[in-house]
Amino acid sequence: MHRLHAHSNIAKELDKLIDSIIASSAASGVRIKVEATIIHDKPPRGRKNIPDQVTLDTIDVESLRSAHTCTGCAHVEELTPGEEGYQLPSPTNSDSHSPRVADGPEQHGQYDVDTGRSSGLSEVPADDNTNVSERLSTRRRKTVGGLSIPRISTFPSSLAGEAAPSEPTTRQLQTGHDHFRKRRRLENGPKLEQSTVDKLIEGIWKELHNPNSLVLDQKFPEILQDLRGESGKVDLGKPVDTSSFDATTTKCRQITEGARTGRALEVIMQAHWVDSFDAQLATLADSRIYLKPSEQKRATLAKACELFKWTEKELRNRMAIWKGYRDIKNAAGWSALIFAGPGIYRFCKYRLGLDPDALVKLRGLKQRFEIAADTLHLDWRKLLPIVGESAQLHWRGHPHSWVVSKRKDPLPLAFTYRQWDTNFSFHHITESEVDKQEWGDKDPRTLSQGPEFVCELCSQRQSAVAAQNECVCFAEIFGVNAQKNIPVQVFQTENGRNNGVIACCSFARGIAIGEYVGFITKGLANTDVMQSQAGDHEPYQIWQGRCGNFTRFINHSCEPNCQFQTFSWLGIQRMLVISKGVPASKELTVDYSSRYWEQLDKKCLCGSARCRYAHRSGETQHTGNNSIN
Ligand SMILES: C[S@@+](CC[C@H](N)C(=O)[O-])C[C@H]1O[C@@H](n2cnc3c(N)ncnc32)[C@H](O)[C@@H]1O
Repeated sequence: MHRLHAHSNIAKELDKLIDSIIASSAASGVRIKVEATIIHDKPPRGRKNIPDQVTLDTIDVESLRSAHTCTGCAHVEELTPGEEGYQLPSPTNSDSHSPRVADGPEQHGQYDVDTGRSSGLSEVPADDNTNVSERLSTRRRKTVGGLSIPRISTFPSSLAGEAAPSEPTTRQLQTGHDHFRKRRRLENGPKLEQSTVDKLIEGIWKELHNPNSLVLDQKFPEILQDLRGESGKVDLGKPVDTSSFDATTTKCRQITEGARTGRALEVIMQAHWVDSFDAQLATLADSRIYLKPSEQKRATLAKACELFKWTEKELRNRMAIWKGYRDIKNAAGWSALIFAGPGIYRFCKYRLGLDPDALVKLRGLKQRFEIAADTLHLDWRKLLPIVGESAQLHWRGHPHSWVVSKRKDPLPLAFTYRQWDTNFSFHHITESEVDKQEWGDKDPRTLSQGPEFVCELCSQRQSAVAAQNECVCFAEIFGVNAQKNIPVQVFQTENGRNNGVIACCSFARGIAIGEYVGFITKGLANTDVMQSQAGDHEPYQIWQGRCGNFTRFINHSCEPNCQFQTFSWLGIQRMLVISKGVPASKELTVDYSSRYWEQLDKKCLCGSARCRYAHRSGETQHTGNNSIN
């Protein structure tokens, strides 16, 4: 589909150019040379036969003057490779082979969970009322020497009748580029600079969502045993064998993981020591009342210097940093310290932005950090007994079984639906499940049976085996380097939309945030489903009422910061949520499409100044009817 759109866009631009030349009466003797330049993001591999620049054709505008008015000669058959006029496949967008969304300004219609306000309102909304088939049906023109546009034969029949939906209704979320207006890139637009505390917070979220950030089964004792040798003493004459690359890599990993956990222990211990120092001063104040506070402090410092074997200056310098750790711990909890990573040292050394506002911000994140830590790192609290805290987990289950909010304690997910469905349950899955009753053993998303799979975007080979996979499109969610834990949380909105999804970290434009997974079925009505179709196969629905992932909770905005897009991975069509540029702490939103809203008698509460459905008289409350009962 991407190729077809690229072709049709080029043809449209070319047509416009030809029209304007003819209209200006300048056609005489004017010819248009059509060239393509291949731009490589990376040094090209295995494309020796493809030149960097190709002249596609030369169009004699004069000869088009008469053809222009002749509608009867508008159709030619699709050309095959080798035939005259056949063109090289187009890349998916003008400057890259990577699967990026349409260019344009960033940060539209974003709901800030901290302020509870929507922001960023400068673009006209996508014209979803335009009949999709009209927009896609770029007819192939018989132009003398012009570009040939492949006929769009795989146009989904479910979309073709979009203008007149049949009963019973299904609120269908729509996918693909076609529903989103192409946007211009903001070359010199304002850039959002994160404050230092925001950088610290983003670092904590990243480490919390990194499955390897805390490894307690360290191999330190064995490594030390290696160094000690058999005699139990350091054996200087017998170096450890480092000749094997694999063994060295494993040892390096073990030491790196161990050191990371050691650093986490170091930071919590140092924060705890500051508390202990203050407690000691308080004890002295009670027991040695004859000493002035400054003398009590000096005595305590002297005692500490003796035990640490440091000078007072060294100790005071370190204490200044450790106090920062303690303040962060008091505001955001132990998990913030354990998952802060190395940035926390610099942050506290220079006291970068740890002002009252920053502390308020950190305080608001304490429970959210702990939910992520408890549900993603079952071992993390095992570090806490060293500072006198319990190792018991507090928040159990899936990270998205908890709904966070600004003003209240986190709530169990089911609790937030109790007013509509007292038996609400949700099964968190990572892969879609096919409804066997409807589809038998067939997966309606299948585009290719394999065994070889070629990416539709980059034309490189896709494979589940890392060494054989050449496709890096959306590598953040497909393939061996896929991110396991996506840094998002389900949160309670404050304006009647019930739950939504908040980005803990920023998501760059074009990044896949997640796959829209659910129950692959068909024939559902009067409920929310994602309607799609693989090639010209039978359409299918993805239903997330009782099972799915966080994408189930993404709300609609008329100026969304994400969009749906299909992508084929290993021959199966997937539905992705792609970022249009989402800053940390903003709500993720998509445009559900006009068709969806036409089926729903309800006000849109997206808060955008360009909202298409804000002025309806329909119900404003969340109905919770996005499930089958
Ligand atoms: C896929 S769910 C999204 C998650 C939902 N808010 C929840 O708590 O389950 C879609 C439903 O959310 C609500 N919703 C989403 N976006 C909305 C918006 N912009 N205005 C009003 N309601 C919205 C509607 O009730 C809609 O049927």
